[in-house]
Amino acid sequence: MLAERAYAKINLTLDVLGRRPDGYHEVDMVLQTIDLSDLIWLEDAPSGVIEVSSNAANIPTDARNLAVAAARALSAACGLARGVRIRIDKQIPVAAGLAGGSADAAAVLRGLNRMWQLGLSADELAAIGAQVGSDVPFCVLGGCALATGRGEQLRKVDHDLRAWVVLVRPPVFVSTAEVYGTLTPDRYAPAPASRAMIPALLRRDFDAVRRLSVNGLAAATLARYPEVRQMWQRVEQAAHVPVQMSGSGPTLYCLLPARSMAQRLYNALRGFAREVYLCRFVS
Ligand SMILES: C[C@](O)(CO)[C@H](O)COP(=O)(O)OP(=O)(O)OC[C@H]1O[C@@H](n2ccc(N)nc2=O)[C@H](O)[C@@H]1O
Ligand SMILES: Nc1ncnc2c1ncn2[C@@H]1O[C@H](COP(=O)(O)OP(=O)(O)OP(=O)(O)O)[C@@H](O)[C@H]1O
Repeated sequence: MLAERAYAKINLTLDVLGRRPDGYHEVDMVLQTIDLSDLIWLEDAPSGVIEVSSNAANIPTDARNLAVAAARALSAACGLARGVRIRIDKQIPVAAGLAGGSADAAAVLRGLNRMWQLGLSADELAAIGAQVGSDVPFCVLGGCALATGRGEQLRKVDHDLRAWVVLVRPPVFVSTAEVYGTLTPDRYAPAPASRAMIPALLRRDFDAVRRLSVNGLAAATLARYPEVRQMWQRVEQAAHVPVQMSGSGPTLYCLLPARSMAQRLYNALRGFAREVYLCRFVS
């Protein structure tokens, strides 16, 4: 039996540059790991079958589960046909823009690489992860990175800015495919915000990082889900600091420079939102 942590991410930036012939969108985004995580347990299954179970009732327990898809992709890439029992202790909210499923998939890749003694490098695992989902390669590497292409091309951003993150998850489930599907060319960014965001991270300029955070999917999500728009306004009024959305949403976040400030905001938001989380950057 082996355990592996699966960390969530937030998008510090997300710029959509255009639509590709393969139906995906060309993106430019700065992704940051945060210390909100699922715990993945892996155990050999003599049956030879890949099985998954979870404390969360709202995720699939068949081949549609990204953890199963990852185990299958890894087996196929290595020409193996081994079984594994995967248990997902879920803490990351589902369909929330925090890459929960992708994080689980990445943890399965890292964990099975150890358990099956495959000796694959992180880059090799990330390439297999790209077959499972666009966010999986980043989740394999973790930390902070610039992600381009459809999100699978990564360049590490080695910063040591410490920041606290207060997350609020409005009570709706958002489909990533649907949000990308409603994007119109007027939402495409002429120049990616990562160009200014990365230097700001490297010089540990907290105020600039917070000011520069953007999300090119936010307008599409807000237009489609009025609950998210409403929550955004309420959080803005309570926080007195900029609010941003992660991924395709609906999770909103505020960045704070100190734990005491983050704790105060967390307490305030708990007054009107059911799902609030207090976390920090993980490097
Ligand atoms: C919104 C983000 O989470 C931001 O980090 C990612 O861009 C989405 O990553 P993901 O959920 O791993 O996405 P995938 O599972 O690869 O794709 C789901 C669907 O989103 C759309 N999609 C995704 C990524 C991308 N660069 N362009 C897209 O248009 C496609 O319709 C795709 O069918
Ligand atoms: N292991 C998993 N954990 C969570 N959701 C999963 C998992 N496997 C499959 N799914 C399905 O994937 C969909 C997206 O869930 P997920 O939590 O990964 O969304 P997300 O955080 O918005 O992802 P992303 O930020 O990568 O777009 C849900 O409909 C869910 O049923």
